[in-house]
Amino acid sequence: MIGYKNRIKLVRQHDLMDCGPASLSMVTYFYGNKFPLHYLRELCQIGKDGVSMSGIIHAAKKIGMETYSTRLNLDLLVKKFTKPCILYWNKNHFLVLESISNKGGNVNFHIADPAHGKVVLSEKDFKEPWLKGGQSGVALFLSPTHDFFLKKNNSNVKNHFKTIVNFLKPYKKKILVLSFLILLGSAFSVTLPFLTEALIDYGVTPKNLNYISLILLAQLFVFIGIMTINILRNWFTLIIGTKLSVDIVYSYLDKVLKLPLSFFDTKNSGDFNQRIQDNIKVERFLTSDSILTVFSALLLLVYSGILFHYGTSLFLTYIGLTLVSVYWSYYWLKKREVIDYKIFLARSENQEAIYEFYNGIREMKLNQYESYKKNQWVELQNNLLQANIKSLKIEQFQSIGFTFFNQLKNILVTFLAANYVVKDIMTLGALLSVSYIIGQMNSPVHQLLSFFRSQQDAFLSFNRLSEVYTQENEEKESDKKLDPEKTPVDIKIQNVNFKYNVLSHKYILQDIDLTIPRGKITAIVGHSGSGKTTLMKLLLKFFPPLSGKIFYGLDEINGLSSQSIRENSGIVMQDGYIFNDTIERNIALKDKIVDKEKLEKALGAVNLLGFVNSLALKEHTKIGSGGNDLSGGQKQRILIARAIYKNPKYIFLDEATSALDATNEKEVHNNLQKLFKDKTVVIIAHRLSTVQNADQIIVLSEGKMVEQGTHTELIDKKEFYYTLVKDQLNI
Ligand SMILES: Nc1ncnc2c1ncn2[C@@H]1O[C@H](COP(=O)(O)OP(=O)(O)OP(=O)(O)O)[C@@H](O)[C@H]1O
Repeated sequence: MIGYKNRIKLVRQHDLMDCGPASLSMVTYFYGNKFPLHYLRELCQIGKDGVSMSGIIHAAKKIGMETYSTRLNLDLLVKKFTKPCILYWNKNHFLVLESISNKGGNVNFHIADPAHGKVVLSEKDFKEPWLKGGQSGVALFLSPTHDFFLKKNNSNVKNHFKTIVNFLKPYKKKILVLSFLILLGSAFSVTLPFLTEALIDYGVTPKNLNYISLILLAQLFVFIGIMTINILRNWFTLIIGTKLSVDIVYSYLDKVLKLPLSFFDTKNSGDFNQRIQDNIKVERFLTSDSILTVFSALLLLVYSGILFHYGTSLFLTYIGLTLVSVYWSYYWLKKREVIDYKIFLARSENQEAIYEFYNGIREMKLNQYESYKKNQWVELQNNLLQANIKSLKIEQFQSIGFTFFNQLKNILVTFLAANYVVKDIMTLGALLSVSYIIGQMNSPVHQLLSFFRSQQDAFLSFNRLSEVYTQENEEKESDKKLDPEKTPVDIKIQNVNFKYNVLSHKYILQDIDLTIPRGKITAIVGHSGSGKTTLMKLLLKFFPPLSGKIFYGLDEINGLSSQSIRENSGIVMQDGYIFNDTIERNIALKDKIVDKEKLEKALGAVNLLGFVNSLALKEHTKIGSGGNDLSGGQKQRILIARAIYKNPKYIFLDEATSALDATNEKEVHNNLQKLFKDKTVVIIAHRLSTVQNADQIIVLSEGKMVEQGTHTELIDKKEFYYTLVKDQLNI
């Protein structure tokens, strides 16, 4: 059996959704069988809103842990606490309570927060986010069973550092030149203290003007040399950095575009943005940060060597006091972590408040909610100010101490060197050389310090990226393409069951069994939330069914290329997107040269030709990102025109004409009926006018197929369909 580690190793969350699996990962480490984040996040069933407590419990059970989740008050938590547990924090986050300490009656809570690191909070600071104004908070206690220790995490995530370093390969030569320049630059810099020494000892002291001129000329050349090298070095760093950044982000975008659509169901745009930033951080780490650090480390080494050459005591004093100042900084930085954490919480509340101002401004004004919200915001600012003041105090302590030790170091080293001069052990030139060196050593020390701090960030970024790179592509090489000769074919759905979250008790689709005949129109109707869109998404291979099968002809959808299904389909989803481009580009999309005849036909079919021709730039008019310059109905018609222009074999329309007025909808549908000829069409709609001409109508209710037939058959039956549309029948 593996022994307990008896401490929590911090596992940082990779994005906003990861706090649950990261917390669980920390607890597994404590018990000595570490399950990494990417493995646990899959078991946790993360949705777009992050992970739920039941998701963490599910994952914990899967890896052989016993769980006990409960609501309890603070006293009980302190009494019950023996081993790390997971807390529900701020009603939107999970973290680990590592230990509780009691010093002279002051209870302190040691938490490991996957978003911010380890912090120690006083009872007051702990209570607020955990209890959130209530009497009790939620805690999940976990303990390992025998199975836990036998389980191996079968995560296939490799360390992708190598992959990223591979990006450097094409720039090998440039990097070599850069390294040479760095070396040369260091060599030039090293000559300066010696030149200073020579200037004083062999020029100024013996009053030798020729020698002084010669040394100063040499210094001038060295400066010019250093300047030239710096210019070249910056050029090379910029070129390598920019090219590398393009390569890395391009490869990332390429990978993202290959991922299954279900991947994006658990990610929001913030995460995507974060990962682009991550790419840039990794690139910076690989280029400018590392290059500057190599340069600094080299200089530091050489300067330390020279200092050692001038006197061991000088060297030891310098190193000793540098270590003291670094330790001082580190101590205060640790102290600042708690305050930084509070600032972070206050800032995120502040951000939420601003966000709500922006989004809810209409409702606020309509319901006279302004002054309440304004006061709430002022209170938040006060909290932020208090935290900022505390942070500033600590920062000042840190910087005063650091500067003090630094100056003390300079004074002491100069004193020792001056002492050597007085005792004739050292020349005056050497003294000046020493003060030059200690002046020059400050910035490399800073660079090294900041490098070690940024390195942690870069590795976190890097792990986040690895997670994307290790995801399987949506398209497999073995996937079969739909045969254009035999397309369209019947689509058969056999006993399909589906739920988005396997932990949920409720099925979104249950025992669906039906055939969508080729060349015919199938309408899917049902109350809102009955699973219509989900069924369409399954047909388009957004998600695999949980059980049951879907066939295109004789081919099961699992073995079919999703790309080829979508290539052969004209699809209008409820949340179809309009690109920030011209009308024609939004309709023709991937066609480089727009087929004007097809474009006109598509615009005509959706009743937009008149509108487009009335615009000054006609089809070349830009329609703004998200179609902001269009009405809801116009946007929908552009999306339908896009599907028509494609002239596909299959057409899938999900509430595609819901925003159109009755007249327009009727006309568009009449036009579509002609275009639907010989195509396999699936339409989801609420309006009777849209579905009554369908060859078959499928009625869904709470995920089950409850009726199937034509409009007349179903009306005659007077059951589900009839109830659904009777208000529109005027009977
Ligand atoms: N990405 C998702 N993750 C989790 N649950 C989802 C997701 N998308 C939809 N659901 C849930 O699945 C159920 C069916 O949704 P679906 O969109 O398929 O219904 P619908 O019949 O198309 O509704 P509407 O007519 O309102 O568009 C709903 O309860 C919804 O909350």
